[in-house]
Amino acid sequence: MGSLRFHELGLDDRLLKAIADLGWAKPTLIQEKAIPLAMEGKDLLARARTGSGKTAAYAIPVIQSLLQAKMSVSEQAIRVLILVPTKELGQQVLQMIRQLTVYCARDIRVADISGHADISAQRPILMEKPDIVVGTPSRVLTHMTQQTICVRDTLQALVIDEADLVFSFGFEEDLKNLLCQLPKIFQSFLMSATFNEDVQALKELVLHNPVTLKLEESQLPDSSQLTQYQIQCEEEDKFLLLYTLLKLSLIRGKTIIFVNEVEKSYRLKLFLEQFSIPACVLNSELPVQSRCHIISQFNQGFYDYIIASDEYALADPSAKGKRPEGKKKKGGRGEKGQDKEYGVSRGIDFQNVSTVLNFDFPQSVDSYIHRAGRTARANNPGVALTFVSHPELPLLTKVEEALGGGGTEDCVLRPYRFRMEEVEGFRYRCRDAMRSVTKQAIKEARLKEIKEELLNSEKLKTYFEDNPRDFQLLRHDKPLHPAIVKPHLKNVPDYLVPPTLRSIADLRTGRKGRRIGASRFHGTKSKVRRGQNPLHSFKYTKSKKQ
Ligand SMILES: Nc1ncnc2c1ncn2[C@@H]1O[C@H](COP(=O)(O)OP(=O)(O)OP(=O)(O)O)[C@@H](O)[C@H]1O
Repeated sequence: MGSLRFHELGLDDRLLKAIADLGWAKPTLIQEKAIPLAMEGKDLLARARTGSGKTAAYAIPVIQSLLQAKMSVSEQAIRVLILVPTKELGQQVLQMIRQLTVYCARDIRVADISGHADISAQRPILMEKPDIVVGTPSRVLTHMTQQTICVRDTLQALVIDEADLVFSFGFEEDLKNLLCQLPKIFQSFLMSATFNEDVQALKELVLHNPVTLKLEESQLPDSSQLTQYQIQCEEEDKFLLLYTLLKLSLIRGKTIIFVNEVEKSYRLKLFLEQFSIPACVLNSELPVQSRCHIISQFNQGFYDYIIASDEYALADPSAKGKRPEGKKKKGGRGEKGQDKEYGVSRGIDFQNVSTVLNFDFPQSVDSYIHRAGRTARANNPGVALTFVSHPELPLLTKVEEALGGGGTEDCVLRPYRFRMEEVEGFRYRCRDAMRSVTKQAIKEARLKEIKEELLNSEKLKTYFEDNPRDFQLLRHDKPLHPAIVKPHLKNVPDYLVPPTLRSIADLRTGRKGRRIGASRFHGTKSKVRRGQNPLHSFKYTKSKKQ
């Protein structure tokens, strides 16, 4: 956190009131540094770690300068463009700006054009000339080509959020073409959690004599806020571990389970649903309305578990070309119907996530950082727990080196050990459950889910706007293969619970009944405080296996 207070930054009262409503006591460090410089009209290149409040660091000065401009010009025009790499992020930026402009909504209008499939449906929105337009570069460019966006005489500011990503994946050409449509003078902001060649290239393309804010802080929050663990195990053991951690409540609160492939997300969902553990999948095949609805419901506390796949390993330079760009079909969909403008490990503000669990090891250091950054956001605590199979060990070494650890004494990702042999009793039921998750079952579940979500997303577009009560009832974590759900596996028999875990597990049994009733199905927020997290209080014991 910074040392200044918001009211010391010379902001409009309406903005200050909105910030107070958000409950923000002070600017974060990046906000404290960026807002005054931006208000002086400087171009900014800002790097600050994930979850440090970069969105408001540009949104607040942008809104402030619009409010000032509006005092002297009354003509409505698009004055700010915010470019984002994914549709999810577009929605989120829109929401943040709406929250910040809640007391000046009549003066400042904002529209997000990244999420809607239908370009023609956006024309009327753009005809209104919202002051701020949020969109992906390709969508903004399409509108520029069709002259539904023309900012040559009006643009005051250009923001590129998650700048490295905007430049790296197929947006480069779009961006260059887009820049040709802009006036000579405007203020620019490049925001990124990571600095790489792409950000450098973008800096040269967009910024004029910028101030570079590269906060001298680690890329992730320190260990007092974010605790990082790893468990080394065989691939098959990952399922057993996941079962144990969830069923015995060694993990509590909202959890994002990351995998590397869409197929795996369904494998895990089907595995868990046999034990009556409901979870939502989140992947690039789902329609954007469903994706945004899942994230929003998760943030409201409807679900405890999301299984997310970040199959494009977005921030990995070596993954360039893996995205199905160039092969895209109408509507920006890739070869297998995957959305090129999808992203969950980058920029999305999943709120109050207590644990990020890397079931598959992320494919790059940046990817690790961005996944881990979905927890311990703002000032909240969090845990990142990573399963590491033998072939994934070299990646672990890379992450350790990049995050400044080294050697076993001093590792950043502390080993989370327990006696694997103690949970052997669960192996049989896990194997049994894994056997039911055949390739065919996964294929069917995947198809079923997409069909259902396409229907949902049609409804999400119109029906639910008129029927908000039904909107709340729409859930995305229903079993996909009820035939394989095994009711007798719902409970864990006492004799199978390892003695060393019994006290924690007992705790879980008592609380969980209440929690299922209260939290999961009635949508209350489940937030776990540090002291209550068994991952922290759990004592290491020497594992024979490791
Ligand atoms: N001054 C503040 N005080 C408290 N919370 C804040 C403050 N500013 C922002 N936040 C909250 O911090 C969270 C993270 O903010 P934001 O999404 O802007 O982070 P970010 O730096 O853009 O992260 P990422 O790099 O992952 O996109 C949000 O929930 C936001 O509401």
